[in-house]
Amino acid sequence: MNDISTPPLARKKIANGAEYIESLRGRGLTIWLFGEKVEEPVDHPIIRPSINALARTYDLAVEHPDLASVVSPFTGERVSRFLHICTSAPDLVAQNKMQRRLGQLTGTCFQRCVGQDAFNALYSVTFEIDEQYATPYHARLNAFLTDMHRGNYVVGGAMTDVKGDRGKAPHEQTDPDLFVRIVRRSADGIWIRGAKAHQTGCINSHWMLVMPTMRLGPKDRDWAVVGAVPVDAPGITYIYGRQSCDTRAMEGGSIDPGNVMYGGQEAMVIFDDVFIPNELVFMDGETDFAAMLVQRFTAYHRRSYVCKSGVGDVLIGAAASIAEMNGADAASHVKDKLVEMTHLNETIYGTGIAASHQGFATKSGAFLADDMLANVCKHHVTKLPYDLGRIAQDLAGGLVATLPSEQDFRHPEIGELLKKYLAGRSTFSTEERMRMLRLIENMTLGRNAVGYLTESMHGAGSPQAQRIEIGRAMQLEYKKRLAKALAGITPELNPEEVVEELGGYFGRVFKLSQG
Ligand SMILES: Cc1cc2nc3c(=O)[nH]c(=O)nc-3n(C[C@H](O)[C@H](O)[C@H](O)COP(=O)(O)OP(=O)(O)OC[C@H]3O[C@@H](n4cnc5c(N)ncnc54)[C@H](O)[C@@H]3O)c2cc1C
Repeated sequence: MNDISTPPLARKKIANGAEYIESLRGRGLTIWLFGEKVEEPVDHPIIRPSINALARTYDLAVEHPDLASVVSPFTGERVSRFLHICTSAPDLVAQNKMQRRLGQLTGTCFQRCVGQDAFNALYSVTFEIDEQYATPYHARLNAFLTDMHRGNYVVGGAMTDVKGDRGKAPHEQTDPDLFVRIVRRSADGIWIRGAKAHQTGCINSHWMLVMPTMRLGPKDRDWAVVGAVPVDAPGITYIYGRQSCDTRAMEGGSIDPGNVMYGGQEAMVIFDDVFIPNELVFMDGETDFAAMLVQRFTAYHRRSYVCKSGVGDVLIGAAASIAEMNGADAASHVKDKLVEMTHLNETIYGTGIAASHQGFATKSGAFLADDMLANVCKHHVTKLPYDLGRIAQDLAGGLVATLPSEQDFRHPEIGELLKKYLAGRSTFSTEERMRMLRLIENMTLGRNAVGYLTESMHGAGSPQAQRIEIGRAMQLEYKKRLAKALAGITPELNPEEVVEELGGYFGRVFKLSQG
């Protein structure tokens, strides 16, 4: 396949954060924010922190190549680990370690996991579609991946449709565009129409992988579409998502934003008859594989939420620091609350990393994370960051939500009054105390609460989606037999029967060798 990237995306491989930021310039995307078109997102004060967060993924790869990059099996050169297809459990684990580190370094969502997890899921699903239908998807995906590795590009994952009436399938909706669908086919390719909601880092990506959002039936054939689209493809409109306190980035100060350097990004993406050439189509009408794709994607993605334990490390540090600045750090309840925060945070990490350790090979050779443990990880994430945030706010005191503005703090008349009356422990300046309070506000009420709390709730599926998967995989009959044997209701378990039962989750639990 030819180099499929479109100008002005870098033809040369992106080597670091600065080159990545330059690669985003001058693309002429149609982006709306506050009812106006954004000329250059790279220079927009609200958008730039999200670009900085993503750029950090490139710089980490330079600083720690073993952690955040791999040698590409396609090009033989080092590329971002976010572009890597995992072929072992240690590969899956390494992704989690990189994600935790980036959470620590940015305190927010660095926006590359959806694409990473989409690639990995598609790798095995396209292999199995081809096996059943003799389609050419897997080879096309490999060619596309090779091209992404050549440029070391960012690829976003666009799965969530706007969905209209949640009780209806795509073909039953009053407006068929409420799920992205194929509206036209030709010998050369397809045209898609519809909208994807909440798209993380889409404007900061070079490419997007468009995928179905749920199980589909035979009548949903036109909605069973997977394809790769350059973010600057004609016909795409982005409508930027507002975040709580986002306009603080336009005030010019460095205290009130809380985290002046880094932020997340979500936008609605509207596809108005966007063309995808055949070589970039990886599913067209195979409705019976939509559920497999969603399930495999979520098995990767739900343990990617280990990133929140990295963000949690920052929040724990902020809670400990504000307690110190308030002069309360020696109290036993404060120490206990920090232990509680750590316990909650490591619970997220523990389940996520376990899902990766217990990964297994698919027919394609790609390793898939353990779906039970991935769902347990994500289900914890729908709750525990809220608890961490609650404790951080407890230790911060009410000022986390009532602090006067940076302008007042800098004001010649009242600034000194604020310095005097907002002083805490004398070893810290009032400004240091304000900064720490603003960081906690940022993570629990402000811009980065989007990534730390709401994304934790809904990203990769709302809580019920995990409960459904946990319910499917919990092997209740086997557990009942264990109980009945010990209660003396039935005889000891027949070892043969146990072996038979030990497929699925318990098969992986008791498997001693990898693979
Ligand atoms: C910050 C953030 C970042 C995200 N990033 C991405 C991204 O990069 N790419 C991407 O593809 N998606 C992304 N998502 C989307 C995410 O996957 C969805 O938010 C999630 O799947 C829930 O969908 P929804 O928001 O439409 O909520 P809804 O589906 O409307 O859910 C709302 C509630 O209704 C319930 N519900 C929904 N449908 C039914 C039903 N049929 N029957 C009964 N109850 C139902 C749910 O359980 C939930 O409690 C992101 C979301 C957020 C918040």
